[in-house]
Order: sequence, then structure tokens, then C-alpha cells
Amino acid sequence: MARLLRSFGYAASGIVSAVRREPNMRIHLAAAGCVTLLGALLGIARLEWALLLLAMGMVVTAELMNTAVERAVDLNTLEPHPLAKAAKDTAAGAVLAAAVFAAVIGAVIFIPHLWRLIT
Ligand SMILES: Nc1ncnc2c1ncn2[C@@H]1O[C@H](COP(=O)(O)OP(=O)(O)OP(=O)(O)O)[C@@H](O)[C@H]1O
Repeated sequence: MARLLRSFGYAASGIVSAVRREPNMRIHLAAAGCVTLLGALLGIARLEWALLLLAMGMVVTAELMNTAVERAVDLNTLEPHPLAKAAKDTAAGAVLAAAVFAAVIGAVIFIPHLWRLIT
């Protein structure tokens, strides 16, 4: 049990460190806050919340993995290397892919609600 709690502690400190050091992570969290506020204001359905939470979780998880890859690459070498570039660019691509899909999910959910409001 103590070991499990210690592991949670390490994982939590990894998340805190990424939030402190990565401006992009703070942008993702701010976007998630705005989406949550909009969802509450529009009174979206339970399934819509589930999809939005999944999308937000996907983006934050991808950003955490991207941060881990960046740190591991920098630990290995700070010299320019094609494999270092490929690793970092691929990890950044994962964040971009997650963010684009999340934006599409957000549009599919919010556009009909907003449309109903203005018509
Ligand atoms: N060792 C390296 N060798 C070759 N190219 C690199 C190397 N390190 C970084 N790069 C290139 O420079 C880009 C920027 O790298 P950097 O480490 O500054 O990350 P970043 O995407 O700016 O993220 P952050 O600002 O969070 O550090 C990478 O995506 C990659 O294309």
C-alpha cells in the first residue's frame, strides 16, 4: 500500500512538473477549463460530457508523453541528431493529432447547441 501511494506521488509530481515547466500544458489546461465552463453553461448531455472528458484527457496525456520524450532525448544528447529530431517531432505530432481530434469533437458537440441558441 505504501509503495502504491509512493508511485502515485511520483506520478503526481511528474504532472506538476510538466504544468510548471511547459507553457503548452498550461494552454491545454486553460482550454479544458473553457470547454468545461461552456459545457456547463450550455447544459450538455452526459454522453457529450463523456466524449469531451475523453478528448481533454487525450490531449493532456499526449502533452505529458511529449514532455517525457523531450526530457529523455535531452538527457541523451543536446547535440543535433536526426534521431533526436525525429523523436521530438513525432511526439509533438502526437499532441497535434490529439488536439485536432479534440477540436473536431468539441465542434461536433457545441455547434448544434450554439446554433439552437442563436436561431
Ligand atoms: N538534439 C536535437 N537534434 C536535432 N533536432 C532537435 C534536437 N532537439 C530539438 N530539435 C528540434 O527542435 C525542435 C524544438 O525542440 P525543443 O527541445 O526546443 O522542443 P519544443 O518543441 O520547443 O518544446 P519545449 O518548448 O516544450 O521545449 C524539435 O521539435 C526538433 O525538431
